[in-house]
Amino acid sequence: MAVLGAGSWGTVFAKIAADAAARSEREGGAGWSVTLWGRDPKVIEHLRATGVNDRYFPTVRLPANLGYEADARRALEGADVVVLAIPAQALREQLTALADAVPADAVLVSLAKGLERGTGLRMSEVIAQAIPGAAGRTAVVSGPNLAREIIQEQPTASVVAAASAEVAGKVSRICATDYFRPYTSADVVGVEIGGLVKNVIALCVGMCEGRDLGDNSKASIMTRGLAETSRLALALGGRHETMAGLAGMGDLVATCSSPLSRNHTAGRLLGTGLSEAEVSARMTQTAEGIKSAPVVLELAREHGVEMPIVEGVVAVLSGAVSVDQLQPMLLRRKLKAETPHVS
Ligand SMILES: NC(=O)C1=CN([C@@H]2O[C@H](COP(=O)(O)OP(=O)(O)OC[C@H]3O[C@@H](n4cnc5c(N)ncnc54)[C@H](O)[C@@H]3O)[C@@H](O)[C@H]2O)C=CC1
Ligand SMILES: O=C(CO)COP(=O)(O)O
Repeated sequence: MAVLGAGSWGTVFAKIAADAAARSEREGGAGWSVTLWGRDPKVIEHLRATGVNDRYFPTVRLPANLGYEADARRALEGADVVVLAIPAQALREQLTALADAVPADAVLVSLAKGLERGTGLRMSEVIAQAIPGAAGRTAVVSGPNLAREIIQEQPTASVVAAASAEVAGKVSRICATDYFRPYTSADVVGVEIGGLVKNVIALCVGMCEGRDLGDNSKASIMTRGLAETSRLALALGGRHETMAGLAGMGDLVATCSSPLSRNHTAGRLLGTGLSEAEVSARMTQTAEGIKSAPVVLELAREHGVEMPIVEGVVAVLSGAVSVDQLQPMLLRRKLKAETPHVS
C-alpha cells in the first residue's frame, strides 16, 4: 500500500494503516506493507532515519513497520491500495504525472476535502479522469478526523464511501485500529460534499470567533450550514442520512469547534480583519475552504441551490464585503420556514 503525500493527514493516515496491519497480524490475519511518499526528499530521509515527521509531529515516533520512499514510482510498485493525501488543487497534476505508474487494479483512496477550481469536480471525479478505469475502484475517506488528535491515538470514527461494497470493505479493513473506527457508506457524493463544504462553514464560524461572537451565533451557523450543505448534497444525488452522520454533522462539529482546524483558524484570522491574502500568507498548512468556497458557490448556482453562508464567506474572501457586513447580509434575508407547515 502506498500513501502519496507526507503532510499532516498523509502522515497520520499512513500511521493508521501501519497500525491496522500490525493489529491484523497480531490477530492471526494477513498483514500488509505501508509506504509513505512525500515530495521533499529531505523529509523522507529524516523520516527514514528517525521515524519522526518533524514539520508536523515533532514529538511523535511513527510505527516501526511504516516505510518511506522519496521516489513516487518506486512507492507505487506493486501497491494494491494507493492513498491520495495531496491537497485538492494539486491532485490532478500529481496524479496525471504518475498515472502510468499506478498498478492497473489498485484501489484508489481519496483523502482530500475540496473541489477542483476551474472544473468544479469532486476529488473522486478528478481521480476518475486522471486514471482511466478508476471510478469503480475508488473510495473516499472522510469524517471528524483532525490529524493532530489522531496522531495521539485519540479515538475517532470515520466513513469509507465507495460505489462498490467490496472496495469500501477492503479500505475499511486496512484502516481499522483500536483508535480509528471506519464505517462503510455507499454515498460517495454525500460524503465528499459533507467533507468539503464543512471547511467553508468552519471559515464562517471562525469569523464569528474573530468577532468575539458567542455560542448561539456559532451554533446557528453550524446548523444552517448543515442545512445548505444537505441541499447541495441532495441536488447532486447524495443522501440525507449521510448529512446526519460522521461525514456530515460529525465533521462539521469537529472542524467548527476545534482550534486545531486550519479552516477554523483561517476564519478567525479573517474575523480579526485580515484579508484573504494576509491570511493565506500566514497559513503554514492547507485550509481547503479558502480555495473551494467560490467553486462550491458556482456548483450550487449551477444546480439552483441556495447557499447563503457560502455566499457570504465568498464575499468576505473576495473583499466584496467586510466581516461586519456579513451579519446583516445573513439576518436581513427574507424570513423562511425551517420546518414548513403542511396545508
Ligand atoms: N489534517 C487534517 O486533519 C485532515 C486533512 N484532510 C484533508 O487532507 C488533504 C491534505 O491535507 P493535509 O495533509 O492536512 O495538508 P498539509 O498542508 O498538512 O500537507 C499537504 C502536503 O501535501 C504536499 N503537497 C502539496 N502539493 C503537492 C503536490 N503537487 N504533490 C505532492 N505533494 C504535495 C505538501 O508538501 C504537504 O506535505 C486536504 O484536502 C485536507 O482537507 C482530511 C482530513 C483531516
Ligand atoms: O478535515 C478535517 C477534520 O476532519 C481537518 O480540518 P482542517 O483542514 O480545517 O484542519
